[in-house]
Amino acid sequence: MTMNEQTVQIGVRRLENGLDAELPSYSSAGAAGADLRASLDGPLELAPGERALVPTGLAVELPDGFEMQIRPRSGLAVRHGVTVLNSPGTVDSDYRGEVKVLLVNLGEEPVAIEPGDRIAQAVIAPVTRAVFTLAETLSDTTRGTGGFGSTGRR
Ligand SMILES: O=c1ccn([C@H]2C[C@H](O)[C@@H](COP(=O)(O)OP(=O)(O)OP(=O)(O)O)O2)c(=O)[nH]1
Ligand SMILES: [Mg+2]
Repeated sequence: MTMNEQTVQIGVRRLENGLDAELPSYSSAGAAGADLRASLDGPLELAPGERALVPTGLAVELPDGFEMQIRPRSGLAVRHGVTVLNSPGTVDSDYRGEVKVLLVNLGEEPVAIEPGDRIAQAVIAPVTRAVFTLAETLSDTTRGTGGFGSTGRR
């Protein structure tokens, strides 16, 4: 472990539909995301354009001040056009339900998700919460109200 590496401990519960489910796991020494696996009884076929909320069989207890982001795996995306529809999915620290992955098949062929397939990756990130306060005016800037490609125009 290097000096800057931080870890947090996250309790994971196996649910009834995930009694053999593997815990999320990092596939390399420096991986940012821990792979999440499909907890399924059999293959799940995703037709082109179809989406499915795929169970992981797991529930987690995130520490206060952290979230779990559910992100796509690039391999699935480049090979099959399968991605996470609501990417990055947000798992709140007070959520105790099953972690699920909303996959969508944006490819042109049906794709079969097999039990135990690594379908997404979970990145644990610190959360900054805001105190939103009503303001009459906002400070001036060079950008001002320009956005949505404004800096690319001449
Ligand atoms: O990809 C996801 C996204 C969400 N969730 C779970 C955990 C999260 O804490 C909860 C709510 O998610 P979100 O806030 O994105 O959904 P919402 O539509 O705002 O529902 P809610 O009203 O329950 O917050 O659903 C997942 O398991 N996977
Ligand atoms: Mg919400």
